[in-house]
Amino acid sequence: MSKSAKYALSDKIIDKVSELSEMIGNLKELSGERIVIKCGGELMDDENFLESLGNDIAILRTLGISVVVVHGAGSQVDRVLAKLKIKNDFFDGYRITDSATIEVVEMALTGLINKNFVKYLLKHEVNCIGLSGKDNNLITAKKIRRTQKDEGSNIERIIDLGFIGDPADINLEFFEDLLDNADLVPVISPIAFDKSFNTFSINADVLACYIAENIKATKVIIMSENYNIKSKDGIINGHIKPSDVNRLIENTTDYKMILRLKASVNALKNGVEAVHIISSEDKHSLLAELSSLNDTTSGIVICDNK
Ligand SMILES: Nc1ncnc2c1ncn2[C@@H]1O[C@H](COP(=O)(O)OP(=O)(O)O)[C@@H](O)[C@H]1O
Ligand SMILES: CC(=O)N[C@@H](CCC(=O)OP(=O)(O)O)C(=O)O
Repeated sequence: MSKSAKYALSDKIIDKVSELSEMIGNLKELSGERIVIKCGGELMDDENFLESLGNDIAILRTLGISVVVVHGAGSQVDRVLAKLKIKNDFFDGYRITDSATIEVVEMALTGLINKNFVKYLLKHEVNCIGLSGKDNNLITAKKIRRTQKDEGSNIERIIDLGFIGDPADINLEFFEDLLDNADLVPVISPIAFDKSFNTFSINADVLACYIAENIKATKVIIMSENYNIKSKDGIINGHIKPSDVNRLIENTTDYKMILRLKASVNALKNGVEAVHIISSEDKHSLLAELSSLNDTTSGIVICDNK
């Protein structure tokens, strides 16, 4: 029987449907798994990005993939501090955060950015909850201690970063409840109390990796405009083995990338299968990355088995 021109599907449609079917098949390999998505602060002002991400997360949820989001707010904090004429410096990729600065950081992260992110998930009918590490002791922070040796001297100086912490504890029971019983997408602002109820800010990449290790996530996806390693040997991207990361760290001066890489290697050591540091520029970049089964990447994939 020949194809009737009136009713047969065009080759273009058939090709599209075949591709869609293959992509859904690939994504379904993650069904029942958990992934942690970290979005940098710079993306939090970009409505097109948030719409596209909301849509992509909704699709992942319909395929039975559990999602946790951790977001930053670096550029929003920069803006508010500039408006308030509060000066601040960076050290080793961290913002030196005094008591006036931590108030701005918490307001931007937990007040503004967190709830705006929730809006874009709700618009795409994703059941979600916006929290900071403070809520129900989701995360407990511990002050970071840094020292520095001056050139030609063996004396170590203590560098006080202020209210900057590392994650030290997690309320895993509550996390499991949110994911498995309430079936929600937790959207987490990287602010937490320490044991004495002082407020601390945690680097969002570090927190995303810490959460992933603890909830036994398969992947961490770090979405950023900074998704290449600018090293002495040029610009590096593609697949990288964890054993090659130390050399790359030595060859770059981008402190935020160094923090990102160190946190990623740690996550892999603790059971996460792959960390993807990907471009946020193209529409649906999250789905594109996840549906290609680690074969192609818009940025960097750190994993052992490639
Ligand atoms: N020297 C520095 N060290 C660490 N962070 C910095 C430094 N200079 C600027 N920043 C912060 O880093 C942000 C950009 O970091 P980047 O890795 O590109 O993005 P993101 O973490 O948002 O994905 C800026 O908005 C600023 O808040
Ligand atoms: C501790 C620390 O670095 N806090 C960041 C905010 C959280 C974060 O990591 O935001 P980005 O991902 O947007 O950089 C800051 O003060 O800028």
